[in-house]
Amino acid sequence: MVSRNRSQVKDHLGSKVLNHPELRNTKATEYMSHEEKYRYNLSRATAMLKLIDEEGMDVNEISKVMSHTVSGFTTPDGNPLAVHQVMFVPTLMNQADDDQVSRWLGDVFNGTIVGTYAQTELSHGTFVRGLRTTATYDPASRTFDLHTPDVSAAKWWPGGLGTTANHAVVMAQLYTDGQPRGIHPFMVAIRDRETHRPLPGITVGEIGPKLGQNTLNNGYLLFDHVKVPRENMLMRNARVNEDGSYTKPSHQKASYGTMVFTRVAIALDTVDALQIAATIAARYSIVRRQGEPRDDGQEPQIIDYQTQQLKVLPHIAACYVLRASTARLWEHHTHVTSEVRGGDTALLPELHATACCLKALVTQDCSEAIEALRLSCGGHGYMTASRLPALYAYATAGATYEGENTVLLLQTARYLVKQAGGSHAPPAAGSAVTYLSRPADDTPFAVGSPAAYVAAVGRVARGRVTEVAAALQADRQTMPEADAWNQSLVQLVAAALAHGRYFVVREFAEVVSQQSSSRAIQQMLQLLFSVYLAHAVSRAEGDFITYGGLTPSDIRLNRRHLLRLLAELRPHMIPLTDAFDLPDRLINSTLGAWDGDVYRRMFEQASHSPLNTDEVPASFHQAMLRSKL
Ligand SMILES: CCCCCCCC/C=C\CCC/C=C/C(=O)SCCNC(=O)CCNC(=O)[C@H](O)C(C)(C)COP(=O)(O)OP(=O)(O)OC[C@H]1O[C@@H](n2cnc3c(N)ncnc32)[C@H](O)[C@@H]1OP(=O)(O)O
Ligand SMILES: Cc1cc2nc3c(=O)[nH]c(=O)nc-3n(C[C@H](O)[C@H](O)[C@H](O)COP(=O)(O)OP(=O)(O)OC[C@H]3O[C@@H](n4cnc5c(N)ncnc54)[C@H](O)[C@@H]3O)c2cc1C
Repeated sequence: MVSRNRSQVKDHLGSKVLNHPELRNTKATEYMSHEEKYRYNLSRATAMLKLIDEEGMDVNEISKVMSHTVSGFTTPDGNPLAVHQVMFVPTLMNQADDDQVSRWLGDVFNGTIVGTYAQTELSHGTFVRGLRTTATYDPASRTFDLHTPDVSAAKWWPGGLGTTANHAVVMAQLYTDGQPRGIHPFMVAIRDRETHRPLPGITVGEIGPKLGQNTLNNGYLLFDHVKVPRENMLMRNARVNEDGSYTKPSHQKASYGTMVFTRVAIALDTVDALQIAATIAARYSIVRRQGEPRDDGQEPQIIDYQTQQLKVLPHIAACYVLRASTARLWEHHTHVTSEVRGGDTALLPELHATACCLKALVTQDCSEAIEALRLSCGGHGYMTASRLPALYAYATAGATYEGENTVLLLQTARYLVKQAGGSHAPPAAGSAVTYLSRPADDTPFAVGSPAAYVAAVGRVARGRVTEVAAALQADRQTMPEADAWNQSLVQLVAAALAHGRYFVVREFAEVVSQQSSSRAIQQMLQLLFSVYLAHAVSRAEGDFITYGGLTPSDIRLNRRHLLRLLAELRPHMIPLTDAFDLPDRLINSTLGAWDGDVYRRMFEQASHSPLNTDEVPASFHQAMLRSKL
């Protein structure tokens, strides 16, 4: 396939998927059993994998087209092959050495090997160094002994592990030469390739129902002294030689690379879910009329209530702003990864800090926004058929997996306070933290000036970071490091979020300034940016007074300004969401179809309820009449 940009790839694959003989016909899955849902989603995930293979896409393109826009259609209840595609394959590509890649990748691509990424254990997810699965090297047999010391060390959560995968990249504590060497990745066969039965020494199964994404097929896995050949430790970074001697990786956290990639992918992808939710809420808010009739005799469209505009419109602006910054992060990740492969790890610390912060900011903002959009649809937004509950379940999972958000923000904060205190290597050219070592931008605040807002967002970030860095430094003089750190946790998280917000708005300011194709588009981007900025100030007024240089009068002016901007944006709401270019079948919502025929669709979906099949369901006689007796 020729190289295409993200949106072209999405469109291309989107139409292929919608017309694919095995994918085009969908079934409602709400009334299926857990097992039926899994079978339905798995067979569609497999068809999708074949399609990707036929298209000859490389790993980068595959992950781009794994977007929620497409995968929400192919696998509405969660893709049991997602972790195979998004984590297992990239881990092999980036952490296996060339020999290992050539040994395994053929079987991965012909579908013989289906894998997962098995890191989290029942008792440890966040604190990766605390994982307790061991891999002990024996030079005599040239094998590793993989072992789960007790049930609390069982792997728990990996996607596709339940009943789908036959291999896993297992993150385990390496022991060699009698020394602990930290967490390393191992390629482990867990099921027979032919029979799919668990291999000797392996206990594996599915963990049970969740808030959503129930066919991600999350599983558990225990090892009882399972022997794995030496060649199965992924050896691009660290190595264990035949005699058991150990070669360190070029970067201490090189084996965490898959997590960085997946955080970047999740940040990018959660915006897709927000776009779908925003489109549904926008369309419904036009169709829905309720309230005292106006002069024209019609009840008002709910979008004309100021409160409704506040519930819906800022999130449309957020779609545009967050899409730009996450796409930029994606490009930056590609660049840094190629540098790291070439042996230069200088940019890794900041990439890690930025990926942590954006993954957390985007998943938090998007899940809050999707919940607000669901509420904006009143009772009907609570129905599964609106799709809003599933979109929320998807976005909020992103706040936990691939690093719980608070924990990730603390990683960013750690980097920021080091930068503010000068105890880290100075930032490279183009770094996102140079503002910390420069005087604050003193552009005076003025309602209506995006540049003045961006400067204020920067002052908040700078103020938050420098203040908490100083508090931490002072506490360090009087108490142990861990206590000093704990004393500042809440402020550290706030500082990292403020930094993330500054990153996001600077990226979008650049997008707006570089847009030159049309004056109308430039004006629309400016309006969206103004809405985003005014809304950001209204969400954190205290911060903007404390650190941003705004006065209480500026705050009052901003509140009025935001409402005026919303009224200005309102007529453009539908074109702005139509521009996401989401076909009805990909949106899959009774409330969000393009023609606005909401009420007919709601009745139509109710007709699928099995309780409506008979006028009087058998359960009435079985449960209710009997209980009367
Ligand atoms: C567009 C494509 C569509 C994609 C669709 C996506 C959706 C797919 C659907 C489902 C998939 C879901 C799959 C979910 C998978 C998972 O959840 S896998 C498990 C993920 N687990 C975690 O993320 C655990 C979080 N914890 C950690 O990462 C770490 O424990 C830690 C919090 C970072 C701490 O690590 P550790 O204790 O080892 O760290 P310290 O020894 O304290 O050292 C800290 C120093 O190390 C630096 N560091 C840490 N991590 C990295 C890194 N990754 N890269 C570079 N550097 C790193 C850190 O900055 C410190 O440096 P310093 O000492 O100089 O300050
Ligand atoms: C849907 C889903 C899919 C998943 N898929 C996979 C997968 O494919 N592979 C895999 O290996 N794992 C997977 N996971 C596991 C996931 O990565 C972990 O659940 C996640 O990293 C959070 O870790 P935890 O569960 O240990 O949370 P905990 O760390 O126990 O979090 C609980 C609370 O403790 C707080 N906390 C913990 N440590 C600190 C700290 N140092 N400072 C301050 N607060 C702290 C957190 O902020 C949080 O409020 C998945 C999880 C989910 C929900």
